[in-house]
Amino acid sequence: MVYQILVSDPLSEDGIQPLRKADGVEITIQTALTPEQLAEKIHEYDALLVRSQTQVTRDLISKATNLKVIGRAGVGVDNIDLEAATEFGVLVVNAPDGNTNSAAEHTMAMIMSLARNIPQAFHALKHNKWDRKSYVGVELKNKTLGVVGLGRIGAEVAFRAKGQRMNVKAYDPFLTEEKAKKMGIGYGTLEEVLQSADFITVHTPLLKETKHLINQKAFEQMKDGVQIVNCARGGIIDEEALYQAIVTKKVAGAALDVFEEEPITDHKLLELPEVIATPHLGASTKEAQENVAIDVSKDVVTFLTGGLARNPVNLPSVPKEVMNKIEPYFHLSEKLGIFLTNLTQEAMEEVNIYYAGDLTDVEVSPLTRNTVKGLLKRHLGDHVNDVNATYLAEKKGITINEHKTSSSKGFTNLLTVEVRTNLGTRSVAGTLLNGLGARLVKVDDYSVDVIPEGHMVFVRHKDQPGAIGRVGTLLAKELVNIATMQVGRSNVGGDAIMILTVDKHLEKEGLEQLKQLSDIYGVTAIDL
Ligand SMILES: NC(=O)c1ccc[n+]([C@@H]2O[C@H](COP(=O)([O-])OP(=O)(O)OC[C@H]3O[C@@H](n4cnc5c(N)ncnc54)[C@H](O)[C@@H]3O)[C@@H](O)[C@H]2O)c1
Ligand SMILES: O=C(O)CC[C@@H](O)C(=O)O
Repeated sequence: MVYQILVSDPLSEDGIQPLRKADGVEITIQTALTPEQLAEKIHEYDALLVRSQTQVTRDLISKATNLKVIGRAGVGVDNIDLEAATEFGVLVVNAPDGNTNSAAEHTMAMIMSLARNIPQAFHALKHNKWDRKSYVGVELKNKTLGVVGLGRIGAEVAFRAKGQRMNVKAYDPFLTEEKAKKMGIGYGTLEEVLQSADFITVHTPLLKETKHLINQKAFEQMKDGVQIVNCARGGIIDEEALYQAIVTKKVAGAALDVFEEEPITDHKLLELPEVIATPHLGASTKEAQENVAIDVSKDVVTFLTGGLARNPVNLPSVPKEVMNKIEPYFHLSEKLGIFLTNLTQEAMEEVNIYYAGDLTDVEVSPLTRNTVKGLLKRHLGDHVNDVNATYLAEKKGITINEHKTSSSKGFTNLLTVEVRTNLGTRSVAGTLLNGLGARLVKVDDYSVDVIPEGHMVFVRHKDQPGAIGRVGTLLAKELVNIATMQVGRSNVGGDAIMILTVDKHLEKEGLEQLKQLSDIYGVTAIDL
């Protein structure tokens, strides 16, 4: 059998050597196909290799009847419809490490260019203007760099900025004060980082949670004259809000490598003299392109020839016999993870997963990975899967413990997930009721009975007459229909919780208003 591999974006020739050398594969390189041409011939291929240009849509995947694996030579997989790939049984692999260094170096180049107006001054000189007055810059030394997202690239940028004698202050949902101390950097909430920084650089993935993370409200929190850098993904910064912040002189300059829509040449931000930009060049070095192409080529060949991929993005790899026994619990375990991560605002330090009842007789490690996936997805996005979840958690310094226990509290099976942070422990428990499906049966010390599904609102409140009514009235005003409601309390007049399932997602404004009601201690919207 000869596997057919299509390379549809420009990849480093040295990098694709593992493909050229492999037995039983044939490569076609066609980097100028229109989407229509690609859709027409995709059924001929077993593997597709892309960078960020090719849009691997649901429509394309549905036509790819022979496709087994998609290789993304780079980190971000936002040009690939992961859900469709999973649905059609196509493995997606990426190369998460190969371009970290280049992206960090590009970010530093952007910060320095911004500080010293290098692109603007060069442009003037090219147009025969010897202008020294207009391009007085600022030093980086002793300035504060705010790093939003301290993953692979953010951490490398922080390290380099320290070399420039900058003070670095970072925010990342997985960053603890202890870890920041070890790295020799400051630690703060997003608001604290935004308030204290002279330069702000974002390094998060683009997720539902990070879309427009830097918006008008965020700009208002920043120092006057702040400078902004985005070498991560367009859309993390709200471009319209950035434009207004520059025009009103709140922001003194911005360096952008990425845009909400790409490719783009005609953009009002590009007309502002305070904005410098590059056309998504963060990973465009000889070294990075070679690294990512090698990594992804090796993974594609390994997978096509029956091996296990090193960097799978979407598919679980669980032996069939094990899968048959535990499959019914998969839905429950991931939902418990998602529910709990929404209750946990601080960095997780330890996760304990307790299996009781029938669950003590089965191999539960796939369920542990699936629960951890639920816990991490909110902040790490769709590249967390059942294969890499525990590995990613460990890399974030989170200890995962799996326990089998005899204490099933009267249920035939019970799965309890407990997260420890520096503020204490939060936990949820769920069970699979025979014939009735999954149930959430405990949140912290409160017993409940809720189907873990759909949109929810979790409220912590004081057990007082009227508290429930006020919540109901406000949701009605927001046109959010309540489907079910569960109340739990510690003692009469003491602390209590409400779990409401609602017909649509509760938007930020509604959430804020709920928080203002009397006797309400906290409100979280959870989408399962
Ligand atoms: N410009 C380029 O060419 C280029 C090259 C490589 C990577 N990238 C992009 O850079 C970004 C970072 O890549 P990476 O390899 O460092 O990823 P990573 O997964 O290692 O790090 C991302 C970090 O963001 C954090 N995060 C998630 N939500 C957050 C939030 N709301 N606030 C603060 N932090 C949050 C995560 O906890 C994680 O630590 C990605 O968007 C990637 O696609 C761009
Ligand atoms: O392919 C590229 O050059 C962009 C890659 C980069 O954005 C990534 O997410 O890895």
